[in-house]
Amino acid sequence: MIRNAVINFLAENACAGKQTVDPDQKSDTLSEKNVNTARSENVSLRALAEDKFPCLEELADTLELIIRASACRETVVISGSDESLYLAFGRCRGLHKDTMIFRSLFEPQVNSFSYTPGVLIAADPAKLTLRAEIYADSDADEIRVFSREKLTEDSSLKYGDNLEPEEFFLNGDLTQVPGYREFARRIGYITGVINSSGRTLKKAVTARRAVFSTGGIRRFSAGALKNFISRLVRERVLKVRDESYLYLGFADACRQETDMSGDGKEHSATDGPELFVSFTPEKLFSIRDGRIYCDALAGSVPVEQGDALIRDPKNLNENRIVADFIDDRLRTISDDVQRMPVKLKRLSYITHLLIEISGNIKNNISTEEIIRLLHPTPATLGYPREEAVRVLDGCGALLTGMYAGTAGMTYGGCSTALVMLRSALFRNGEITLYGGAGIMGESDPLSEWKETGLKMTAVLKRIIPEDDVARVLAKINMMKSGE
Ligand SMILES: C=C(O[C@H]1C=CC=C(C(=O)O)[C@@H]1O)C(=O)O
Repeated sequence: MIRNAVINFLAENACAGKQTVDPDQKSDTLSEKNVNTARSENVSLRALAEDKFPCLEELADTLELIIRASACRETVVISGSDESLYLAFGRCRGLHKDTMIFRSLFEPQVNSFSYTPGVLIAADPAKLTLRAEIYADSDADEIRVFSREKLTEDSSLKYGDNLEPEEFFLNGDLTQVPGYREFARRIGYITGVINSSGRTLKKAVTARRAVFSTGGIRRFSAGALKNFISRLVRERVLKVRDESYLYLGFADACRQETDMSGDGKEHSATDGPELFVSFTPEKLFSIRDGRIYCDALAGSVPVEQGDALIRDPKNLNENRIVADFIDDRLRTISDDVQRMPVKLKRLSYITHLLIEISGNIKNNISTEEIIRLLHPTPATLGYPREEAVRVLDGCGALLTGMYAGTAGMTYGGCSTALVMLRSALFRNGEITLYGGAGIMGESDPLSEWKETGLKMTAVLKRIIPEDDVARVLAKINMMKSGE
């Protein structure tokens, strides 16, 4: 029943409201005029739900079908840790008031770009409501794929040449970038600067990558990546609650303008489609009812040492730097900032320190301005920002790309912006895992290597079957022999 309701709804709405915007418009920013052409409607599926679980199953099936059948160039999925799931199909565009993706990493100057969906679906498994918005823009053709036939035709689900992620981890080669020796040198350089008198640097965040490759001969197919996305979405819907947020950004081969990897190379059609996925525990902020809620998440230990973290001076200090930064910045837009006491955030694979900070928002401040104000925090760049950039750049540790950038959506007066940690990039015949860590004056290279390995392992566990994880774990956590 849900499937039919969704398919009918999409089929009806996908044909509506097209081509009302000048296709020659070159502006990076969608004007109010464009935004006003959007149609939106709500469909309540609650009435259809006799029993919650069969209903979720059907919702999961339907979303899976839609993702697979969609011929859109880009698909984005964002899920809150407890309540919401957003799916967007369309293509990258200028800033839009309802839907945004911002990228920037380790750059004080925030580069942002946004996402204009052909169809935005916000499916709230708890409330079982589904909302679709159709934006009439010059790419509206892409949403025609949501025809009844396409969504019901089984043949649209068949793909050849699937390259499953598991193959990479089991049969592929692993390259660690950098290897342990270079990683340790960078950390020595950073701690040297922090500990030298007369320098203002308190903290800098560095990261490493584990790149799995099958020799680059085969590329991912759009079908394989869509299968993978739909599996994750299905698991997400059925689980309802999760300790992490989920972000999935898929781009088909024809997109040229973005660089999800941060290697400075634009994505080209010959690279094939690409997918960036993040299972992040950190939100930059969420906004509800005119109030902003931020997480100062920093300071980490393995789960078994979790209790001691709350008394550990190095980690408390690391977390305080992030909280003070957010607190200061929020005071410029809020006159009632409230800061909670530090507490433990226990995840299944790691324990962090967390300080929650909230405040009302003065009028007339856009979500983009708030992102520019807060991102990147010292949890993903360092403090002070400019000096962190200089020092990271000075030792070759400055990374750019989607990892540790921010992505989010604003929707119906609420916004959520996530920090793209615990992430993986599927691109050009390779899967790259990212793991980062905040470096303080007392940081030790070996424990930072292990911490970043732990974070990458957590991503791995989300994307391949449990049985395979152990076989590749040893590779990722390899120390000096991993070079
Ligand atoms: C930079 C990352 O984590 C940040 C968030 C939480 C704890 C962190 C830490 O303890 O170093 C990092 O600041 C990452 O996961 O790649």
